[in-house]
Amino acid sequence: MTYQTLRGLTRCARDAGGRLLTGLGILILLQNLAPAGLALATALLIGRVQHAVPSDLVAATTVPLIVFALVLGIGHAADAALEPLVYLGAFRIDGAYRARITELAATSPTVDRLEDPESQRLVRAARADPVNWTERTPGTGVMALIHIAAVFAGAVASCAVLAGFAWWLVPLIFLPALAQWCILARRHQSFMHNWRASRREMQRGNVWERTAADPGTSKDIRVYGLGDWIADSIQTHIRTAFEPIWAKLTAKDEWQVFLLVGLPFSVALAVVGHDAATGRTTVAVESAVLAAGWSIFQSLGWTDTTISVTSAGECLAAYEELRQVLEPAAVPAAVLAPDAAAAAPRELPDRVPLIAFEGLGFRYPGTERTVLHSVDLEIKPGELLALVGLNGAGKSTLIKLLSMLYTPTSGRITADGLDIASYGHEAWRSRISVVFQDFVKYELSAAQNVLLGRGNLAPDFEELELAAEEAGFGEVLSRLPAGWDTPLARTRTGGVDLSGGQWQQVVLTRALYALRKGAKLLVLDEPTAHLDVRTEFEVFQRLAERRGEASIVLISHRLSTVRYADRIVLLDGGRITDSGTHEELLARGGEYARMFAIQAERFQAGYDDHIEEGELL
Ligand SMILES: Nc1ncnc2c1ncn2[C@@H]1O[C@H](COP(=O)(O)OP(=O)(O)OP(=O)(O)O)[C@@H](O)[C@H]1O
Repeated sequence: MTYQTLRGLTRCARDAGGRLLTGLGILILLQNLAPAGLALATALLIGRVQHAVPSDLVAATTVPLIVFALVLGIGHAADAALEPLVYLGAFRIDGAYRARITELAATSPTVDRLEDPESQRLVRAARADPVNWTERTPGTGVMALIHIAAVFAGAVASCAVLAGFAWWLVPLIFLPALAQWCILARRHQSFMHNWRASRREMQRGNVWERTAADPGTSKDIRVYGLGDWIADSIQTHIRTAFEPIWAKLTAKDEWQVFLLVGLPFSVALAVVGHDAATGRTTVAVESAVLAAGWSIFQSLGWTDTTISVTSAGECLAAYEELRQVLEPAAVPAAVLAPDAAAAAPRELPDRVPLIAFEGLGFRYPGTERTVLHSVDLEIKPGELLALVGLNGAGKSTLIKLLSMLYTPTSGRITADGLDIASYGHEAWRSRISVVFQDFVKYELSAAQNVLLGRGNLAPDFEELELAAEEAGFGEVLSRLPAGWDTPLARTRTGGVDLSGGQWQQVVLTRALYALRKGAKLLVLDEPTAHLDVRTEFEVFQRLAERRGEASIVLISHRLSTVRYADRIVLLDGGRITDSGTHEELLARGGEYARMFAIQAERFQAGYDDHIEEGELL
């Protein structure tokens, strides 16, 4: 239990709320003071029984009995009230903690750090989502910490009872009990460590267990006679996993603890028993001393609270590391915008900007390969620019850099002459609308899926309808059972599953809605790959009508669709190898002309969706 863990858990504890924490503290304290109280109540009762004359027994024992019942009742009542409060406290703390993790992961300005394997490991370690018994959440850790504090307070109260008889009983009982607690805590830590080290073997065994019981694999297992081999594999993995754990469990350890508890308690028993037998003390005092002594051993005995504190501490340590990696403040301004360091964010003019890639070079973090090589390109205000190229040419990477999801390795992207980083991530992104190739299908209603395109603004249902019409989504919409309110996931009540093409129409609507609500740059990465050729063509035509209000960057593999772009840029191996209008590129007879000829041949041979040739080619 380190200082960092204690500090982290104390901070988390605030999320439970002051009143709940106070209530919890009082109840756990009462629960742990009950043994000392019972020891005293027992002594009082025995004392009265010993000295009372038989005819007076009831009157003499009434008060001690009431005291005894009260202490017992308070202990039980505290027990009963604690369970829901502990649950509530842990729930509040974990809820607030998970919200912090989500915010951290979702708001880090760029994605490169989040994609890093080390960050992903930290996210897994910090997310407070236990997958086995060794993992605990901060909420459980805080509750365990309160419990430990109360246990020691209870032990101190019992020590006071012991000291009432003889001061030397306190070190005689308390110190071995404390040693026992430390030994057990250390043993738990090492057990937890061994368990975690064996986890990979256990997981392998689990994979085979699932394979054996899976109807999907049952045919193979029977046809190839794999049953015995799978059973042997499971046994081997489980044995390999558990042998190091069993090897550490020795009888010697148990004897150590037994002697640590048994010897001092026997000495105390002998001394107090002898004094009671020789009349130097009473049986009442003897029973109080023994009950208090035993309660100390019991309360400092087996408990997994130390595991909870340590494991929650690991979780918080991972969160702290993650925070230092992902928090915006952790990313030096000079890295985000070399020429904008130390400058306040600039005001972004409300017009369609001239965007320029200036000697833009990029290598994904943690990789050696350069994906973009000194790319120079301008996107004029209101231009419809098409980016084409083979798979892996770097088209999507260019878009990710334009969206400020990564920081260029060299060069920069400017808007009206200024590095886009100098406007700040939020301001820049509020002016662009991007449809990524691997867009997200949110399990929300159709309307919410579109309105997310400008989630920071109040919903504008008029523009929503117009955007849907423009994206060709109107027909699909009219067939949705609850129209705009239909959830786009069958898992939700009344929800539906859309086809790949229909989903593309949803995200296109989202992008066009953003455009209507003030975006000045529309970026579409393969937005129509799942649409049939005719629908794609129609969407493209409508987009083309919008040029002027915003600049549009379109990535598509279908060259017949992009031929009407103002300019087509060919990217090959991270370099711009050609650019011009469709006619210019065809006239040059280069790579573009060759690609176009191949696609035209496919149309003519009828391999692709059928459409009147003259319309597209
Ligand atoms: N997150 C990533 N980490 C490392 N390398 C990546 C990552 N994303 C893409 N790459 C690599 O960068 C190169 C360019 O990829 P990119 O997605 O930009 O190509 P593209 O032209 O859009 O291809 P496609 O037409 O298939 O979509 C590829 O070699 C790819 O493997």
